[in-house]
Amino acid sequence: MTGRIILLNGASSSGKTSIGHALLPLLPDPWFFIPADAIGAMRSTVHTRVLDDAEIADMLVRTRRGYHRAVAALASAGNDVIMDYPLSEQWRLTDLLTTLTGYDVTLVEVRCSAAELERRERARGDRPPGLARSQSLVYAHGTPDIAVDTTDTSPADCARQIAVLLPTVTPPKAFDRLRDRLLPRPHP
Ligand SMILES: Nc1ncnc2c1ncn2[C@@H]1O[C@H](COP(=O)(O)OP(=O)(O)OP(=O)(O)O)[C@@H](O)[C@H]1O
Repeated sequence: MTGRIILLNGASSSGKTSIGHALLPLLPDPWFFIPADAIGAMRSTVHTRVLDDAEIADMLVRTRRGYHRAVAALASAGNDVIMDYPLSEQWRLTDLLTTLTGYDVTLVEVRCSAAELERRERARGDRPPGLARSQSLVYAHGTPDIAVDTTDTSPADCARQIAVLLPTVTPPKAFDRLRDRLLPRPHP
C-alpha cells in the first residue's frame, strides 16, 4: 500500500513551512514533512569551480526532479509525506503529475494577499524581493482539494482546517483532474 501525499502549494512567504510544522501533530498517523528547501539544504555550497548560469539552472532542475522522485520513493514504501513546494513553473507540475501517477495526492492551496506576502517577505529578509509576487501569479492550477488563506489566519488554525478537511476529500482529486487536463492520454 502506497503512502498518502499532501502537497502544500503556494507562493513564497504564504506560510507553507509554518503550516507543515503545525500539521504534523494534528494527524492521526506518523507523517514525514519534507519541504523542497530541505533537499536543497543538503547540497554542497562550496565547490572547486564556479558554475555558470546555465549550470546553476540545470542543477536546480535536477534538484527539483530529484525531490519529486524522493517523495515518490518514500510513499512507494508506504510512508505518508507532506510536501512544501510552490508549483511556480509549469514543468514542476507536469513532472509531478507523471512521477506521482497512482499515488493518493491531496493538493492544498495556501493563499495569502499580495500586500501581506510583500510585508512578510520584507520582514524575513531572506528571500529575494519580489519572489512572492512573481510566484503568486502562477501558483494556482484550477480547483485544489483544500484551500486555506493565511492572510488573517494563523498557521495553527490553517493546519487545523486541513486536518479536519483531509478525510472528507473524495476522488477524483485535483491531481487526477489536472492529469486528465494536462498530460497526453496513453494510446490504447
Ligand atoms: N499565517 C501567518 N500569519 C502571519 N505570519 C505568517 C503566517 N504564516 C507564515 N508567516 C510568516 O511568514 C514568513 C514565511 O513563512 P513560511 O516560511 O512558513 O512561508 P513559506 O510559504 O514556506 O515560504 P518559502 O516558500 O519562501 O519557504 C515567516 O516569517 C512566518 O513566520
